Amino acid sequence: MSSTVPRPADLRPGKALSIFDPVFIGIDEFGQPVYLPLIYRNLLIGGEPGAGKSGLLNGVVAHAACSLDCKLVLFDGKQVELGQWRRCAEVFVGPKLDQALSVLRRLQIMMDRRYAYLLAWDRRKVGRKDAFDPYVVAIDEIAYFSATVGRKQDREEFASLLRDLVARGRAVGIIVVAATQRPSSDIIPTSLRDLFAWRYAGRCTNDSSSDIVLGHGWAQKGWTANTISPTNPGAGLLIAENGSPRLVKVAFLDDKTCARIARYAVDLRADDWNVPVERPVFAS
Ligand SMILES: Nc1ncnc2c1ncn2[C@@H]1O[C@H](COP(=O)(O)OP(=O)(O)OP(=O)(O)O)[C@@H](O)[C@H]1O
Repeated sequence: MSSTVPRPADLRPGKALSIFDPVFIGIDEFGQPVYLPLIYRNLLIGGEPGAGKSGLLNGVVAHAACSLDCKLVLFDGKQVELGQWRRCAEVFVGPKLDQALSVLRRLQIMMDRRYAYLLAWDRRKVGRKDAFDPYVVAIDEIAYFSATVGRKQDREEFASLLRDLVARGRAVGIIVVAATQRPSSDIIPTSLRDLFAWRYAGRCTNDSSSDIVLGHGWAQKGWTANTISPTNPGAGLLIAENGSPRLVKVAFLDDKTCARIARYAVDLRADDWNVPVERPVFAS
């Protein structure tokens, strides 16, 4: 049932977050909070099924959903991993490669126009006070769109549009957060991996999968997500470009908590309190 009744002030949600602020993702091995500055950066999340990738993805999307200075675009072939956030998103792409391609093409056009704007004003990147908002583009299971469904040429187009967005989107406020349970070189070629400033490897089945996410040679130096216990989901190695891996335990948002945060974010984003939202009617 929906409500068109203006909310009493004390029932209105509190403050929003900002995508320009670092995102809390969990704790390190000393128990210290770990924050990721995501603006002007991208995040790659890899690991075997059940490693806890969705936990990290949901945490980042939750922050973005509660950030009124940012828009959300969600790709989820399974639909249920990011589905709870669909009401906060500009676009929610389910298991449809043609829709995924059309959304990526539109993002590419927007990116080009933003660059034209920056050039016209002799600027290098967008800032907090720009009229156009940053976008968080979250993809759960890159491989679904780039290697599993549809025609080969469409999958290739998906991979090439994604690469372009990851390569050029940063300065114009397009942040790509992409997860895969298939950290192999066909899904994450080195040329794509190296464009992600942040990379997180949850438990991997072998050293080479871990290296595909973190970067070549880390397993040999003793940093491999293969050593993470299968009974410790949410633990993984996080690396920033030019940095060293760091063990992190990701904060876990269960389904109920995600649903509550998503409802809160929908309320935050409803700029007109008379706009119907899917909430129970308040007693007047
Ligand atoms: N940070 C965490 N702390 C505690 N438990 C966790 C954490 N992350 C995940 N889990 C547990 O592990 C389960 C699997 O996690 P999750 O669905 O995030 O894995 P995944 O890597 O996304 O799997 P898939 O690739 O199959 O989607 C969760 O349902 C939860 O029970």
